[in-house]
Amino acid sequence: MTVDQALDIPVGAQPADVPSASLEAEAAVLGACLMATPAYDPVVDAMQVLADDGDWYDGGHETIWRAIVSLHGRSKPTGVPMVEAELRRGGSLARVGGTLRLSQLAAQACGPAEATHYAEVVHGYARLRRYQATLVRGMQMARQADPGNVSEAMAAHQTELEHLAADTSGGDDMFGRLADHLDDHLMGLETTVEAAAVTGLSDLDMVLKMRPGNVIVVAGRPAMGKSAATLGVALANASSGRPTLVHSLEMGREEVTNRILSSTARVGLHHLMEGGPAVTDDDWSRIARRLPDLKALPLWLDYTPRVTPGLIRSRIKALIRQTGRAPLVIIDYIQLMYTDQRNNRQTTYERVSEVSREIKIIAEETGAVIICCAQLNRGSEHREGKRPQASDLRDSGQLEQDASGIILLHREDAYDPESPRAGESDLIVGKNRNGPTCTVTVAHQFHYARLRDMSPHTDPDD
Ligand SMILES: Nc1ncnc2c1ncn2[C@@H]1O[C@H](COP(=O)(O)OP(=O)(O)OP(=O)(O)O)[C@@H](O)[C@H]1O
Repeated sequence: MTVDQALDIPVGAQPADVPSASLEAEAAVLGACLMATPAYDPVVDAMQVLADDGDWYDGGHETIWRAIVSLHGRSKPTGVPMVEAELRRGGSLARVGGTLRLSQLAAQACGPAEATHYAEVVHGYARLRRYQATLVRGMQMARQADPGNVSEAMAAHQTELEHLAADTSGGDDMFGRLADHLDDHLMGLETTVEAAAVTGLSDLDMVLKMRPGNVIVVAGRPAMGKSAATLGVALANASSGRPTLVHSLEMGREEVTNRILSSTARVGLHHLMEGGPAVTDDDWSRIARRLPDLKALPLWLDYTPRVTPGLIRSRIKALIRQTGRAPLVIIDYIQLMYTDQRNNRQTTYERVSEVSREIKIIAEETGAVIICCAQLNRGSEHREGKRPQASDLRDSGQLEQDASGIILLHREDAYDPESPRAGESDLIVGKNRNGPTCTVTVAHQFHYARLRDMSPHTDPDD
């Protein structure tokens, strides 16, 4: 059985009539690079398409390509004599077939205008082989999957497929001259940019303009109000008609639903948690008044206990298919997430860092805004005034780096119930890529599981 050198998968496992490489196309591209002239340089064209390592089926071709790229990077010519000398220096000339092989490749060169086309053929086959390898791995995962958690195996496989599908090499519009996009950009400036998500807290919405692809971290010491704050954001955002998804890793369905009812209908949370006669007639009629609006909300809740980036990606994609819009996603809280690949040897720091990087990639890929709750370490408690800072983020400095915005929750009455500022919560905007850093003060009403603007509300029922 032969083995694909780039991917280490058994080629013999594929039907014989399905080619998994074109050695002719590989030779045509390399040959063109070996015949480059000062007037036409196919190396640049080929490099646009073949940015990935491992696109070459033939290992010798890969080695020759690396020598060409290395010479090109040093502004040296890439003709046969130079490439031969480069390979000899690296001790790999004999392994690729010697000078004779380089001359044969030069003789197979495609025309100058065809280098991009043949490079695309080489890259296309490489993608096809990666796709085949992913399916083989998917089958292995399916065989070993835990029947109690098939969704997890599916999400991991789906993540691999989506990484593969999001091919960023080649002639897409990720690369280009400033002038190519300037006119479109200026036309775009004539339209007011609508925030991708809203918090419902008016002063905060003024400073924190959430854009598609942003990751916002809402952090605080335990019981500061992270869940109350972010569930409030979810309700406000969904009430504005924007699809919203909450991953609640800490609270179950009952508690989250009670908090939603309490906060929207202004019914004491302790009444709902107790149930039975504790829920008064007045509570029931308040809930009944809010019910039609609540039922109409584009709000999805996920209580899956083992949440991974792969699961979040697949939920976002499903909501985009269903609603046509990238949702706001809330994760309560990030330190409880797992990575897609089970790795028991990973430290908490490594796990949270990896999850943070993945979340940022998912937000950018899908255009979703992702708000992550995060726990802070005890750093602030040794500080005068006990005010938290972004550097208190527990378990990962990566979170601080990846976030476009960081909101730190602080309230004086958590430390001093007699404080003159009892009932107030400070939302310290400690990092803000799209606006200023500042502190927004709101009122907390934890008996209704919510935060509110300090200014009076016009709705008498509110
Ligand atoms: N029924 C209730 N009545 C009044 N206050 C409550 C009630 N239930 C919870 N609280 C308070 O609400 C505050 C905020 O709780 P919340 O769960 O939003 O905080 P958190 O920062 O997410 O906490 P954690 O990090 O522990 O999950 C806490 O101080 C909690 O004691």
